[in-house]
Amino acid sequence: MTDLLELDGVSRRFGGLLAVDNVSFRLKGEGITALVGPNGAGKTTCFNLIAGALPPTQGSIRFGGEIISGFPAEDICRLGIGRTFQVVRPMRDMTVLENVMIGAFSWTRKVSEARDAAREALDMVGLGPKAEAGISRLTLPDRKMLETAKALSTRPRLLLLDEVMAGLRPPEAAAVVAVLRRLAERGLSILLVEHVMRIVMEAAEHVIVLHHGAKIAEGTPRYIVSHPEVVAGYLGEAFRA
Ligand SMILES: Nc1ncnc2c1ncn2[C@@H]1O[C@H](COP(=O)(O)OP(=O)(O)OP(=O)(O)O)[C@@H](O)[C@H]1O
Repeated sequence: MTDLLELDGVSRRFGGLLAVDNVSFRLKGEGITALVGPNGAGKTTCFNLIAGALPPTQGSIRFGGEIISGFPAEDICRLGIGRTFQVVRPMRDMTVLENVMIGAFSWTRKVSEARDAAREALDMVGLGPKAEAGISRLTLPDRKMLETAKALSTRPRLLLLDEVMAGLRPPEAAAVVAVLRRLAERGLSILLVEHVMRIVMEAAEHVIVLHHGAKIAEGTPRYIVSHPEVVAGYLGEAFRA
């Protein structure tokens, strides 16, 4: 079967800095994969390359077997890759529902369709009861789920989540993990950037480790933590925090 996502020798240079260095990996059609590594390892840049915010300097990215590297971000979104951003920036003068409708306008011009899709996305992340609320009434976990709902309303087959659990307390993070597991069970493939190994162990079936832009290890969470040289030598405290 064709892999959903395939990176083949992907690099991205910023001047003299090789932020992503010859990275190759594949994602299947469903399940949760974690992309981990210390600050500056190239995780967000990898997301930007997959989502089309940046073109790779070298290498190819395929989605559903078709080359997408170099495509504009809107086209990649329309093909089925949704993403969240590390910095949460909702439109403050719009309701929760209206914020999520923005994502749906990537595939429809009909307000009624966008509204239905936004409601569905909000229900999936447990924010349905707050659909009509203003943004200022949302807690931090709510805001994280709002970003996830915005990405879901674009109707992705692959969802890229950049640190959606950062800053959350353990029970709040556990609730987010439960939401993500439900989404994966519905057939979504999720690639998430996450720093806390405890969350990675709970959430992901597969882990990809980046260090200085390069992939240094890949496997089940159990495999990754059972290799102390990976955890201690490359990831250090940032990974264990
Ligand atoms: N637009 C850019 N221009 C120049 N350098 C950049 C740019 N974006 C990222 N970098 C650099 O590329 C490297 C990788 O950054 P990136 O944000 O991808 O790492 P990260 O693993 O997501 O880190 P963090 O965990 O801190 O978010 C860093 O050294 C960063 O300073």
